[in-house]
Amino acid sequence: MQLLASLTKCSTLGLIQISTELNINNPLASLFPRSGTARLQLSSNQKEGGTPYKLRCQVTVPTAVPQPHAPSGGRSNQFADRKVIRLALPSKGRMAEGTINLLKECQLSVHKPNPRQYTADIPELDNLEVWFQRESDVVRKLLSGDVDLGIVGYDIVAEYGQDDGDLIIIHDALGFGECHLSLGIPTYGIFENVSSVAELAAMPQWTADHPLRIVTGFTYLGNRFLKNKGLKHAQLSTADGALEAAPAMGTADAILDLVSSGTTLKENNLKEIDGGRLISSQAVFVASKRALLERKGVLDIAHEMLERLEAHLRARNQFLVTGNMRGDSPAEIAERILTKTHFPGLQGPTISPVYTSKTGIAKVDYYAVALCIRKNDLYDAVRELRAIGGSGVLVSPLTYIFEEEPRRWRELLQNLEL
Ligand SMILES: Nc1ncnc2c1ncn2[C@@H]1O[C@H](COP(=O)(O)OP(=O)(O)OP(=O)(O)O)[C@@H](O)[C@H]1O
Ligand SMILES: O=P(O)(O)OC[C@H]1O[C@H](OP(=O)(O)OP(=O)(O)O)[C@H](O)[C@@H]1O
Ligand SMILES: [Mg+2]
Repeated sequence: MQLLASLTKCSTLGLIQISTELNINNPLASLFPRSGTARLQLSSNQKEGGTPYKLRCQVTVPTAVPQPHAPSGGRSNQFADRKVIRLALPSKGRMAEGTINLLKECQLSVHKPNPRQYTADIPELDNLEVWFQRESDVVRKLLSGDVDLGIVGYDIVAEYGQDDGDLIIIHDALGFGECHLSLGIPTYGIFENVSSVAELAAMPQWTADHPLRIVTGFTYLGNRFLKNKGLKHAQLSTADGALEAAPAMGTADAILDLVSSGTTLKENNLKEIDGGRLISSQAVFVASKRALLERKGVLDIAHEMLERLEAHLRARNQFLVTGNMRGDSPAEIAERILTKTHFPGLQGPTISPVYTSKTGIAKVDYYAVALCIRKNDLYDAVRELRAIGGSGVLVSPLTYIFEEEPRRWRELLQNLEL
């Protein structure tokens, strides 16, 4: 980054708007927030009755730095002074409940003394504060250095993070909040036979004077989409909710919004078209790269949370199935399972002897077999086990499956060049 400043006379002290990646070696860096508004104190001239000065800054901004949604707080001093680690979670909406539930299932219950309080803690994790924030603010505060870790929808990371290299997604599939961001156009009128973005772009109706009007809450992703798809005569407007009403109301021609079941689109006579899907989204675990590298303890907490999340999400769709099976040896039972069923277990079936003693002498006629079975496959697995002599089948839920080091942890270390 380059920061050039010069002083010129003007009538009032002004506010300057800055949005830039500050070079922390630059002595001017501490004067300015990473982005936002900075007030300049040039009071001595005013006291002497002189004309105040305005600082004119010429700032070269790297393209990856977020501008429209840029955070307003500085990060340099506060970042270094803070010792406690901060995790930001959604304060409301459908992601809030899903986040709390998932953490609870991982034995990371969030302890919130009262519902209107925005801070909480997770007793299992030392030196960690939980802060409840609107989702967009979770991302903004990661970027400004006010929080270190967060759980939010990927759509919000993409829109408000705007490809900032400081955001690292540690777990990209937490298994709730699944939806996609898509263009929706009417099923009727001039759009009736339009079934792709290419056809939409080629419609003669859109001109510089009468562009295709699209309403959205995702302007960053929306503008990138328009550019990528060559939708030259199109213009975005914003609204906070109920976007699907806009075409029928006549306030927009199309919408760019989240779709999950597709019911809202359908009920409002709108449709998706080929090439009109921007991103798929679900809840993600995200961190500030700088916090992971520079704040003591953040990487350890991220590691523990990731291990628990990975192990729990892996276990969530599986049952532990055990059954007894008559046989001559563990190898013979293993062969029966491996050749005659579709359920080999994680690495292979676990087989242990069952000792019976009718005559006072321990004897092995049966073996206990333990298998992890996908929930959807349960009944097929029970049938197959019975068919090869299994009996007394017990089914229990699984909380965790800890494998060797999680793949995502290795990827994170690689990403951090550690
Ligand atoms: N229909 C949906 N199904 C599943 N997840 C969704 C759906 N709509 C949104 N999401 C996910 O949930 C997040 C929050 O959406 P939500 O609707 O709760 O908040 P909001 O739209 O910001 O607020 P509100 O709807 O209360 O005005 C989205 O950013 C997205 O990740
Ligand atoms: O495909 P579906 O399952 O129908 O879900 C999609 C709808 O859900 C969200 O709206 P939300 O319920 O949050 O209302 P909002 O528009 O007021 O935010 C989203 O903005 C869509 O309108
Ligand atoms: Mg909503």
